[in-house]
Formats: sequence, structure tokens, C-alpha cells
Amino acid sequence: MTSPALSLRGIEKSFGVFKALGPVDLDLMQGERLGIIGPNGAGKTTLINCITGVLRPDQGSVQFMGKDISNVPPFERARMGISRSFQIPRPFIGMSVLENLLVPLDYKPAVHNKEARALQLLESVNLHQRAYDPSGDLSQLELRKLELARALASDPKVLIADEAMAGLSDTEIDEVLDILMRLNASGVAIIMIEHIMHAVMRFSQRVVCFDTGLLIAAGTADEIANNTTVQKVYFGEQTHH
Ligand SMILES: Nc1ncnc2c1ncn2[C@@H]1O[C@H](COP(=O)(O)OP(=O)(O)OP(=O)(O)O)[C@@H](O)[C@H]1O
Repeated sequence: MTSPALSLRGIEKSFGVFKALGPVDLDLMQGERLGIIGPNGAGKTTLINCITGVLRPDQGSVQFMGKDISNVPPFERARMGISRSFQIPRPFIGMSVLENLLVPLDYKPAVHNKEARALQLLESVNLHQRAYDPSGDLSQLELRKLELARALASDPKVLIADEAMAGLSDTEIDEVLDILMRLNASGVAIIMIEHIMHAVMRFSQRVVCFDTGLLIAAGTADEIANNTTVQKVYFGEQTHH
């Protein structure tokens, strides 16, 4: 049994009078693959922002590797090993793919050969063959890979993949899943936030479902797929479209 990489207790966040989140208790174990699902507005992004430190919860605490980081600023949390990839990658278009990675590696004084490290990161996401091409030439799939490589530049212990597969074809989704599985096998705990249900279900060892800011169900992919409360949340959502 491993110990938690992340431990959230009693996390609550409101925007004005609107309560977007909580209270939420959630652990992510070291090396775990955790899926977070929930309809639009369920509070998933707010939760992630509380983990990365972009938002300060009104209540509750965040622990990382047994240390309380509730008062630690976002850049320091990133340096400690919490990294996230963004849904919409925004590379520096004027730079090559490799140069894009030299930017985050600039913050890693311990990395002496930054170009070699950048190439290694690109290799870990199957993008090394594009290293010297302009990032403006990348396809959607390649942009997602570059975004993952950027998130990995800080050597994270926890990677939060925020809708890394939205808009991709089934074969492309398979490729991103393979990459994430490989990263996980190398020891990185991964939180996958995803609307593509078959992908998150295949990937995750455990899935939690949010609705209206609350964690309404947790279990294996099978348990969550067969959970009537979860089905109701999604069925209810579909009837509005
Ligand atoms: N800065 C903000 N100010 C006011 N309300 C906000 C703010 N950020 C989020 N909200 C509200 O909080 C609720 C939760 O939003 P959040 O973005 O966390 O949901 P989500 O589960 O990530 O949704 P999606 O799947 O669409 O990304 C929503 O009702 C949203 O409108």
C-alpha cells in the first residue's frame, strides 16, 4: 500500500455567493491513475486550480507528499512536483518544438544539457522527429504531445491532464493513452480530467464523479459506469441538449 501523493481535506470554494466546490475530501495515491468526471460546471477545474494553487480554497487543506502546501504559491507547487497540462495548448509559435521546451527547462538549474533533456522529453511523447520544426506546423495531436512534454519538463510526481484528448480521433486518443500509461509506469501519478468517457474509463484505476461541486461517487471504472447516481447526472444532462 502506497501513501498519498495528494491529500485534500474539506476543500471549499465559492465565487461570490455561488458555491462552486465542496466540501471535498480526496486522496491521490503515489503512482495512481485517477479519473475525474462530471458534467459541465461540476467543479472539476475549480478543484484542479485549488490543487495547483491558482485558486485559494475558502476552507480546507492540501497536502502533497505528506507536507501541507495550502500556503505554497503555484510556481513552488510546480517545482515540488505538481504539474498540469492545459486543454488548449498555446506554444510559442515563433519557436521550434525543441525551443518551446527549453523555456520551462530554463527553470531547472540542475539540468545541465538542456537540449538533450528537451529531446528526451520529446521522445517520451513520440515527438522527437519534429524537434527542429516550427511549432506552428504541428497538428492537433502533435500540439497535445508538446503540451504533455512541457508539463513533464518539471519532472512531476503528479501530472494533471486536463482534457488532453478533446477533439482527437480514436486512433489519436489511443496514442495519447499509450503515452500517459508509459509515463505512469515510470512512476508519475496521473489525474485525468476528461469528457471522453471510454478513454477515462480505460485509463483509470479509480474514477471519481463530481456534480454541483460535490464528489458524488468513487469506484472502479466498472462501478462508476454502473452507478445509478452517476447515470442520472449524465442522463439528466443529456436531456437538456
Ligand atoms: N472565476 C469564476 N467566477 C465565477 N464563477 C466561476 C468561476 N470559475 C468557475 N465558476 C463557476 O463554478 C462552477 C464550476 O466551474 P468549473 O469550471 O470548475 O467546472 P468544470 O467541472 O471544470 O466544468 P467543465 O467540464 O465545463 O470544464 C461553474 O458553475 C462555473 O460557472
